[in-house]
Amino acid sequence: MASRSAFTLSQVAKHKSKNDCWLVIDGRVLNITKFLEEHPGGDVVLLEVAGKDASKEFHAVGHSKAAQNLLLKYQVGALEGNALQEIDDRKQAPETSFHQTRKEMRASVVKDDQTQKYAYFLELFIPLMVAGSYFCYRCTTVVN
Ligand code: HEM
Repeated sequence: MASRSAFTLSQVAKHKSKNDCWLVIDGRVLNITKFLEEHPGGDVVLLEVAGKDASKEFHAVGHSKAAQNLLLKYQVGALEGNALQEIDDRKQAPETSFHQTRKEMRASVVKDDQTQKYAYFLELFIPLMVAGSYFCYRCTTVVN
C-alpha cells in the first residue's frame, strides 16, 4: 500500500547512500534501498541519481509496465506539491498483474480446449454421416 506522506526534495536528498537510498520518480518518493541489489540495470545507475528526481532517467530507459508497477511497491510518499492520482493497488500491484495474466492464460486454455472438442466432434460426425448416407444409398438401390 502506498503511503501518502509528503516530502521535500531536500528531505529526499538526505537518503543517498547504499544503505539508505531514496529517489523521486513522477512525483513519487521511493525508498529503493532493498531494490538496489535486484535492479536489472544494476545499482550504480540508481546510486548516481540517489536522493534526486530521477524521472527523466527512468523514462529515458523505456522501462516496461512491470518496472512501472514496481514503483508502487517502493513508494513511501509523494513529493510536496504533487497531487498524485489515487492509487488503486488492487489494479496495479504486480501480484494482481500476475493473477490477471494467469486468469487470461486459463481462459485461453479453456477456449482452445473447446475448439479442440468441436474438432473431434466433426472428425467423428462427418465420416459417420458419409458412411450412413452410403449405407442408405446401398439399401435403397439394391436390385434383387
Ligand atoms: C525504482 C525505480 C526503478 C525500477 C523499479 C526499475 C526497474 C527496472 C526493471 C524491472 C528493469 C528490467 C527491464 C524492464 O522491465 O524494463 C530495469 C532495467 C534497467 N533500468 Fe531500471 N528501474 C528503476 C530505476 C531506474 C533508473 C532511475 C535508471 C537510470 C538512472 C534505470 C536504468 C535501468 C537500465 C539502464 C536498465 C537496463 C535496461 C536494459 O538492459 O535493457 N532504472 N529497471
